[in-house]
Amino acid sequence: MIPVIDIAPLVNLCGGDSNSSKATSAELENVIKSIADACQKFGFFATINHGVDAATIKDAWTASTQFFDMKSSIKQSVSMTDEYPYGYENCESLGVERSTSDANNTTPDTLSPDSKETFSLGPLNSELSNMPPRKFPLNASSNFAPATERYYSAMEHLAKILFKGLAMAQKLDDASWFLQKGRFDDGHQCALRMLNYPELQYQTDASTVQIRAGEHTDYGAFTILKSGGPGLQLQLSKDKEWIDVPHLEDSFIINLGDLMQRWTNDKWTSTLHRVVATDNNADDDIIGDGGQKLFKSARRQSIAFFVNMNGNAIVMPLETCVDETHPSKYIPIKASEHLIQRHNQSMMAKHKKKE
Ligand SMILES: O=C(O)CCC(=O)C(=O)O
Ligand SMILES: [Fe+2]
Repeated sequence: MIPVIDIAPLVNLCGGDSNSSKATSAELENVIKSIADACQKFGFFATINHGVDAATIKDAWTASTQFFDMKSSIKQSVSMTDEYPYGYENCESLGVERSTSDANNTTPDTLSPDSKETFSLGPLNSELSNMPPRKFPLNASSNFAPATERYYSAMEHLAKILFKGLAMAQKLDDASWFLQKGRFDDGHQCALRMLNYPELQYQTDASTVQIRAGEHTDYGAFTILKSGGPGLQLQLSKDKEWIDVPHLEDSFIINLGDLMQRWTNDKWTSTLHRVVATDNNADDDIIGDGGQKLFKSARRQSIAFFVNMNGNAIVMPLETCVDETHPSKYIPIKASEHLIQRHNQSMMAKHKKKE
């Protein structure tokens, strides 16, 4: 079970809520130690008392629900393309991640549409980050752009706080180490992604699970995830078992990405994760002719914030993670180059799966 960390002392240190009392150094030390342990053991932790305003979360959540409920023509008015790597994407129409984890799966495809749709938003300062300017669908509700932009800013702020905690957990001399070396304030390439997994009916036996998002690792430094329900699972390579990530109201799940694994010379890992369908109400399951059950899984939403650095930042293994017994495993790489490499690798893996 991943740890749930109350990060209030870290938030206060970074100038958070002025009404709250200053954390003692012992409290802060405990938080940092918990973060270090979680990063080493799981690459995942949940945060509570993160300082993000509840209304900011609720407004973005509602805006996301309303957006995904709109007609396709509105959703598709700003679509993800090679030139614009944000906007709307209907993953089902791409025909990817349409599978169960069991290679011998006999579930008819028509009963198991492994579908998901997303809307992504890039950084506000497109020139500094060298990314295309933000676009919003013209006919979305009037609160969609402001609510999404406010949520993005809140995540940017939380990312900076977490980076300081991660630097302290790595025992780096300067708490701003990742922010400075990663040139975060010079134009980071963080991406917000709203996700919608429509209600699902599926037929399966006890040995197979219905996948809603295929197993993957995230590419960047780390991800701040607001999840709307159970279904997220992680796999620690050593035992190969899938472990449920608990769903807690008022928390954000933090998971490390591939860039952080590279930065820490594999001391911290970017953990494999996936989303599976959960049976929400066993009472309405229908038993089919062959004795198989027809399950129903409710709609699920989530909002992921992928924390990426400035594209020109050079990432090489930290001095604290390299010594005689742990020689450096990676050559220095530009953060943008790393993202391109990871994107291409995952595209190739998807093509192979389809063949
Ligand atoms: O929807 C979720 O809870 C997780 C999504 C995820 O892992 C991703 O988009 O990278
Ligand atoms: Fe992910």
